[in-house]
Amino acid sequence: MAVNSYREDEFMENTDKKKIMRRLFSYLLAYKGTIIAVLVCMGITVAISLVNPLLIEEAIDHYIAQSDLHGLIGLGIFALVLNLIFIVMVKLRMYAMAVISNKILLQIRQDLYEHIQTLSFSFFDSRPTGKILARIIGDVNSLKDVLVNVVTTMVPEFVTVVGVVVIMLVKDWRLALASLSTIPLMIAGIWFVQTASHKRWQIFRKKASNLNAYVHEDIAGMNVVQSFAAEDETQEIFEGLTDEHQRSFVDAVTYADMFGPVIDFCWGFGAMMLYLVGIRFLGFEKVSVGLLVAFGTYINMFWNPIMNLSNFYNNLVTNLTAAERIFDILDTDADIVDAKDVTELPDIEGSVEFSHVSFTYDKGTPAETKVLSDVSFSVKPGETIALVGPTGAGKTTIVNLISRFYDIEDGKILVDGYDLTKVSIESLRRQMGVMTQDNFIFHGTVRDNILYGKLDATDEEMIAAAKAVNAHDFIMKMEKGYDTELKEHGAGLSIGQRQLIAFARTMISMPKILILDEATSSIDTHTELLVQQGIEALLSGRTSFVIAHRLSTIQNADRIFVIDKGGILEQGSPAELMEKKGAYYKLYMAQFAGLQE
Ligand SMILES: Nc1ncnc2c1ncn2[C@@H]1O[C@H](COP(=O)(O)OP(=O)(O)OP(=O)(O)O)[C@@H](O)[C@H]1O
Repeated sequence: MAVNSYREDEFMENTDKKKIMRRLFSYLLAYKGTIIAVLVCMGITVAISLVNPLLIEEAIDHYIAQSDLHGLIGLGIFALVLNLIFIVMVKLRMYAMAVISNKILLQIRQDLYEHIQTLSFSFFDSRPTGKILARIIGDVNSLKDVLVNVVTTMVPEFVTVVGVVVIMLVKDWRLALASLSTIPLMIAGIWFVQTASHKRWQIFRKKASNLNAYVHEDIAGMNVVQSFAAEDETQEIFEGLTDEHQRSFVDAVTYADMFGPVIDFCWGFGAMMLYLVGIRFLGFEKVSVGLLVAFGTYINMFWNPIMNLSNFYNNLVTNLTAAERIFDILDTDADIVDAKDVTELPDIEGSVEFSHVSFTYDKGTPAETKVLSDVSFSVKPGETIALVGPTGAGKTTIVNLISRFYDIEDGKILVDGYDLTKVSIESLRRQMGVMTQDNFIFHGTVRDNILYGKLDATDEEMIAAAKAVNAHDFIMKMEKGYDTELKEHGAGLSIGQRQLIAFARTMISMPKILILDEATSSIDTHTELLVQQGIEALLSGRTSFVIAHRLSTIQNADRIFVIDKGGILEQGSPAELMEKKGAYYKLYMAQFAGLQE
């Protein structure tokens, strides 16, 4: 069951913000050299901007006053060169930071993608695709400014603040303390604002994620929406979600915008304290006007960077929630992993054994409601087993367990005598072919789609596989044959054609064990025949489990398992089961004769 739908906010553990920041900024360490170069560029630009007023002063007081045109031109050229250097340094710094931040975003996105690929079915069962996309795309993007600003704002502004404080203390510690007396107030104010706004930004990101999940689901299911004329209902849900999204944004911004006023207040109050202490308590005889004026300038030099730092901090708090959501996924352990002492499953013959297997999707479910309860069976290499039974009986669950997409609660599953938990997942799945009902077609050519089954296959192998499953002829009739571009989900292909391409993809991988969840949709008789022959080609010579919805397709099966009530109700060859006149016979009669005995 989906724990998170677009209707529910994602659950997130409380995180340690400092840890998140350290982890995020540790990505910058890989670019230490470039960052030092960026800081040098910034140092040069700051120095040039400090020199500029001096040059103007020199030009006016010295060269213009003495009508020294040559000197003035020389100074002008010097100023021009300096400012050209300034422009180059700024451009270099921006370019370097853009490159670094993009590389880091790419790295984080790759880490996320790689990790998500290792996660088990239960992870994907528990959250809508749109929410996963929101983290890989939206959340990662919002880290860009934070990464850039930590270098271009935090480091230099912090250095400036420390420098100014040192100068102020050296000049006059009493005036310095008076000027900076509002710092505790500022820290308290910022702590309050950031705590409140961080919580609200978290809510905002969850609402954005819900909206994303809904839009993704709605677009994917647009044909259902339109065929049931449900546009008004979906529009209403969409508007509800955008409304929540917008309200959560306004709420978060309301708090975030309090950063500025807090600093402004402390700035103004600090200046007042300076003049109060300087003029009233120390008196003119102890403090010169020049020192007081200089402190007035220092106060600005102190609070300006503090304002920039607080803007950076505000930006950090806003986007820290994005980093939290990214690390939350990176820290999600895959449920299905190789144990430490696993061995490689050697080339198998294809026998499969279930020994007292019990399984449930929600751990801790009582025995009587388990999806599978104490199931045992044994399948010989090359056998074709058809699984039939009412909907929700557990047919798909059984085949998913053979591929170890979920771990069982009790019992053992053995392939060629090897316990599945004792062999590497990769060596098991490499020897299995799984064909689900949707026959997923990727955007790309027919060739790309078939070679997905074996990336290094030759053209001859590809054509042989396509011929074996009856796909070659229809592919050759397509505009560019194997190089024809297919659209996402195989739009533009018939269901039968999609199946045939998926068959070829499985055929080329030459699996020892084949799982075929037979599509229920009906296809035209000609394609149906091709598909039937394709299935037969696929099944021959390998152990196969076919989830059959149309009983006509499994008359050649070696054995049929009727699955119901958490186990195998009856099993035997099609003829034996018909003779037995049990559950299978009833299903068969219901499907073919519309009769139920
Ligand atoms: N990912 C899942 N999370 C939780 N419960 C699930 C999940 N998949 C299936 N179930 C439940 O497990 C039971 C068995 O489902 P399963 O898909 O194996 O049935 P099935 O026999 O293949 O049905 P159908 O013929 O309709 O495909 C059902 O009650 C179903 O609701």
